[in-house]
Order: sequence, then structure tokens, then C-alpha cells
Amino acid sequence: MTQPGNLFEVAPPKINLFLHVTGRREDGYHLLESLAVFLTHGDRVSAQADTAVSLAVAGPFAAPLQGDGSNLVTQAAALLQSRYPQAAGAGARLTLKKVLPVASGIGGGSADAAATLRLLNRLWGLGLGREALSALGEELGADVPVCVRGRPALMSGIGETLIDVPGLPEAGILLVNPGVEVSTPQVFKALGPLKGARPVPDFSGVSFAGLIDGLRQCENDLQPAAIRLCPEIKQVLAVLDGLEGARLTRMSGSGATCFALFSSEEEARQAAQKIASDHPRWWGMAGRLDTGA
Ligand SMILES: C[C@@](CO)(OP(=O)(O)O)[C@H](O)COP(=O)(O)OP(=O)(O)OC[C@H]1O[C@@H](n2ccc(N)nc2=O)[C@H](O)[C@@H]1O
Ligand SMILES: Nc1ncnc2c1ncn2[C@@H]1O[C@H](COP(=O)(O)OP(=O)(O)O)[C@@H](O)[C@H]1O
Repeated sequence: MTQPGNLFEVAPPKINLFLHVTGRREDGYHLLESLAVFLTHGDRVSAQADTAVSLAVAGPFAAPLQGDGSNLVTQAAALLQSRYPQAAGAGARLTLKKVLPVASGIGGGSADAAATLRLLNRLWGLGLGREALSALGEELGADVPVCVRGRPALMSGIGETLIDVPGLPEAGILLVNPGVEVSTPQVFKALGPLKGARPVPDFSGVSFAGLIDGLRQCENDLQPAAIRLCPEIKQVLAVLDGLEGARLTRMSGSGATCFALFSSEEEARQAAQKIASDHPRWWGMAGRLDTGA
């Protein structure tokens, strides 16, 4: 039986397989259309009941977050306590194992916030469903709702409107980041004229070949602006394009992490080994697409 001290949630990276910027709201937020998917592994948030909320950050990317009182994990805990003061426990001793690079277009912070909402919902026995947690997540960031659900979804609005995309095929994914943080607001600021809404294929139930063909009809509108701010992205994309078995390469979110899609996890892992030996300063992670099945 799981003891309360052992409670944890995985916070997998979010990958935007395409991202179209379709408009701009009056408050400056941009309207998007994006297919978001997840890997099966990533950061990890664990919790033990305690008399106050505390957070310890460990792992290879803990350093950029040390001493930062505004960690999205503690923000998520504070939000739950403020909304459910009677039901929420007095506190929790939280641990974040940070393996995903920070400010890198794969929503690591959003994934951590989402994992914390799911985790404390269990630890404190709040009994909230995914929709309620997702609505709370909106208050923490545009990407948090999709991370709360953690399964393939077509995102629209600024990320709050989510439609499940069931039946995606098995696929291997390699993520590569050149080790440069890219600020999401800066990328949106650097966008040129908006391309607007475009027809998007139906990805439900497609084969792997169908997924690749469909994605080729789409793009990441943030990629040119991110490359202007971080030219290393272009080099990463060129290297990914040259990998054996890479069927589609693109930047995720606002960058700088780029991905390559493979027909199997094994091919993605072999490609990751090549990147690790050719570009030891780059960060890489290989895995398989979580189809949500
Ligand atoms: C671009 C995306 C695509 O999935 O991913 P990342 O690159 O962050 O992974 C997301 O929309 C990022 O979501 P998130 O990182 O939660 O953004 P927020 O914290 O809510 O917003 C940070 C800032 O980015 C800009 N922003 C964000 C989202 C959006 N739809 N339009 C925007 O213009 C705004 O300037 C906002 O103040
Ligand atoms: N747990 C966290 N993990 C990552 N970033 C965090 C976290 N908490 C707060 N942040 C802040 O959120 C910002 C966005 O981080 P992140 O979610 O990693 O970006 P992106 O969505 O571009 O991958 C960072 O600048 C960082 O300072």
C-alpha cells in the first residue's frame, strides 16, 4: 500500500508538435492553436504531510531555481490552500526533482505546477476532478491546464480550451536544448505579423505516416522569432535533421528546445546517444510519446 510519505506525481515535458498563433487578445495574450503531447517521464514532485508548506529542489536543473521563492510548485500549493482553506491540509513537505531545463519551451514549470495540483489533491483528500484542477491551473499559467490533463490535446484560446486527440500512433521523440534559456514573453514580443488561423488536419487515430504528413502541413509560428533571439536553435534543428531515422524536426513552444520524431523509441534513444557524443554540452532526452491510451 502507498504510504502518504511516498506520494509522487511525474511532471512530463509538454511538446507542441505544431503551434499556430491565430490572434491577439486585448490584454496582450496571444490566441493559439497547438497540438500538445507528452513524454512518459520527466520531473517528479513528491510530498509528505507536514505542518507548513516547504519545497526542496534537487536534480540537474535545480540550480536556476534555488532561492527563488516564486517556484510554480509553491504557487500551486498556495493556490489550493487559499481556495480550500478548510479542506486543505496545514502543509506539505514538497520535493521537486528537476530534470527538465528551465525556460525551454517544454513547459517544465507548468508541468511541475500541474503535478503539484494533482499531488496535493490526493495528499489532502480534496476530491477535485481533473476539470476543477485544470480550471485552477489556468490561474498559474496558460500551459498549466493541458499539463494537468497530461494527454494529447488540441489547445486553443490561450491554452484553456482543450480537445482530446485520442489514438495517436506510437512514436519515439528526441528533445534537444542548446543550453540557452529563452523567455516566453520575449519571443511573443519579437513575433512579426501574425499568420492567423489555418486549416489543421484531424490527427485522431492517424498512423505514424499520417501524423508526419499532417504535421508537415503545420508549423511553429514562434520558431523564426525564437531563432532571432537564440541563433543556436537553427544549429540544433540542422543537427536533428541529419539524424538517422528523424522524420520531422521542429522547435517546441517558445524554444529553445527542439524535437525530432522517430517511428520507435529505440531509434530516438540511439539518436540521443549520437547527440550526447557529438554535442556533450547540449541537453537531450529521448522517450516515447504518451498516447494517453
Ligand atoms: C508558448 C507556450 C505554448 O505551449 O509554451 P512554452 O514556450 O512556455 O513552453 C505557452 O503558450 C506559454 O504558456 P506559459 O509558459 O504558461 O505562459 P504564461 O506564464 O501564462 O505567460 C507568460 C507570458 O507569455 C506571453 N504569452 C503566453 C501565452 C500566450 N498564449 N500568449 C502570450 O502572449 C505573455 O506575455 C505572458 O505574460
Ligand atoms: N518549477 C519550475 N520549473 C521551471 N521554471 C519555473 C518553475 N517555477 C518557476 N519557474 C519560472 O518559470 C519560468 C518559465 O519556466 P518553464 O516552465 O521551464 O518555461 P517553458 O514553459 O518555456 O519551458 C522560468 O523563467 C522560471 O523562473
